[in-house]
Amino acid sequence: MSQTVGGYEITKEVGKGIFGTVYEARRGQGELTYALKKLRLGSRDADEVLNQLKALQAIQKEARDTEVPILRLVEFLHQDDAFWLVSRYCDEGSLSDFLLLHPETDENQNVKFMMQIAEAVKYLHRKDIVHGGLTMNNVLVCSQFGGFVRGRTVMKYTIKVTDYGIAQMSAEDIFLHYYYRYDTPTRFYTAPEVQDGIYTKESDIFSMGAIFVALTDRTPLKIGDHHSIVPFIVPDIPFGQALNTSPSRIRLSEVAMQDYSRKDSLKTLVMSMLSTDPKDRPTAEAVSERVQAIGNATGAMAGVFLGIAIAVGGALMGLWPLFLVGLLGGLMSFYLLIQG
Ligand SMILES: Nc1ncnc2c1ncn2[C@@H]1O[C@H](COP(=O)(O)OP(=O)(O)OP(=O)(O)O)[C@@H](O)[C@H]1O
Repeated sequence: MSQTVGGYEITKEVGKGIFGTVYEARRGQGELTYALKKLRLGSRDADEVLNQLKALQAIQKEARDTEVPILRLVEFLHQDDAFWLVSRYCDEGSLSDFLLLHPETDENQNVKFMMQIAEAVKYLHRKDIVHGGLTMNNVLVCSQFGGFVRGRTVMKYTIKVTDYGIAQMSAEDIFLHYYYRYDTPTRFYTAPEVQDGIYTKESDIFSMGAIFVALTDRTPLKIGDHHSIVPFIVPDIPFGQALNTSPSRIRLSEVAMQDYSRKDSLKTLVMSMLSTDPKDRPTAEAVSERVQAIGNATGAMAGVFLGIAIAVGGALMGLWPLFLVGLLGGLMSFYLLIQG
């Protein structure tokens, strides 16, 4: 017999995290699919959680008008002594699942994902919300129809950062064990200072840097029954833990993002996000600005190559208007590139 919670019919269990269990659900005759997360709060006081959820909802209402890529609550339900968080169902699952299924994702797409993640963290920090558990698992991917190319359907992928502020809602016994558990990839994203019980906005920046490394390096690791993409140095030693024990011996720039030159602007940014001392890390606002600039430059570079290809094609075929379009497009992209 299927279970119904507040009018939502649960269709299947999607997975379990430390803070609760996620179910897929439907409501009425509608086509929409929802995700229902039943929170595991431990000994935490229900009234306190209720207040925190209301505060989160108020902030989300504001975010609705600004297209910030965070997953919003449709509503939350308090039933049978449990809190259920209702949100949109993201059909592609977590970013880690997505990358395992779509290994062909290109550098352009990587930078787009980075821009969206940085935008979400910038928004949360501006609202004084520390995420508290940023990993590839808390970044979900939603797909939507993106048009047709050569008769084939093309999907457009967008990111939704989820589970912000949830870690702080749980009881301390759950919270303290969260960051260094061996049965989830979380510890690979945990900042070094968290080992000393400190978690701040700067710790979120470290975790975001670790996500960026995982995105570029794509190292898969089997944890329990699941494969996950992790930012990885040598087998089984997470960045944060390694930096906490022997910061001077770890040269992250030599082991992470090896395909990027030492001076590459993306690599320089990510390495600063992974600084051992939280004070040396950039703010979310600065990360967002710099990733945006890198994205613009990547786009402009692609424009230069496309312009050259069109101009050469036009010249070879004697189609001079096409040559001119390619030449002008290429020059314009080049101008944007040197300006950026
Ligand atoms: N809105 C959603 N749409 C689709 N899948 C979701 C949604 N929210 C969570 N999931 C999936 O449900 C599973 C459990 O998620 P949950 O957030 O509870 O744990 P986690 O993030 O994997 O681990 P932890 O909470 O311990 O960090 C994950 O596989 C996640 O990708």
